[in-house]
Amino acid sequence: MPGGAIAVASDHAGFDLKEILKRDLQEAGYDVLDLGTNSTESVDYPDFGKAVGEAIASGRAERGVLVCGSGIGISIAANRNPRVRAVLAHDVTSARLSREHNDANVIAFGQRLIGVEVAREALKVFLDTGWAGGRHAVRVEKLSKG
Ligand SMILES: O=C(CO)[C@H](O)[C@H](O)[C@H](O)COP(=O)(O)O
Repeated sequence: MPGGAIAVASDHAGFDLKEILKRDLQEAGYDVLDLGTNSTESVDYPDFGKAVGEAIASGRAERGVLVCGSGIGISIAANRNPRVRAVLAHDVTSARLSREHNDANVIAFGQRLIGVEVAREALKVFLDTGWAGGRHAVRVEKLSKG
């Protein structure tokens, strides 16, 4: 369980799921940094992926949660920050492996593609799973080098 803040953000197409996940995080006792959006009014997903990336890179947040319609655009946006390792997860196993093997620090979901209960469980597993290190360490280091 991360001790630092969790940054959450979405575009309009991910707003409803972002709000559900945010509430789960708050109820679980996490310090949640909501970087928007704040309604279903149309906005541009790159702005929100970038905001979470900057929160991770600056240390304001230890982990990030992103939601857009498919999860694709917003995860691409976050991954443009070299300090971010964002995973687009459609299932619990991907969420777990992204932590164990990739030390992912951001998880993204597609509200239009994933069931709410799968997303809730995947987020829980993402936050509760540690990095395995070992043979994965050199690979994650290579990711950081670009
Ligand atoms: O899924 C997305 C990007 O990968 C976004 O959430 C948008 O939903 C997608 O680009 C579609 O845009 P729309 O204006 O909601 O139709």
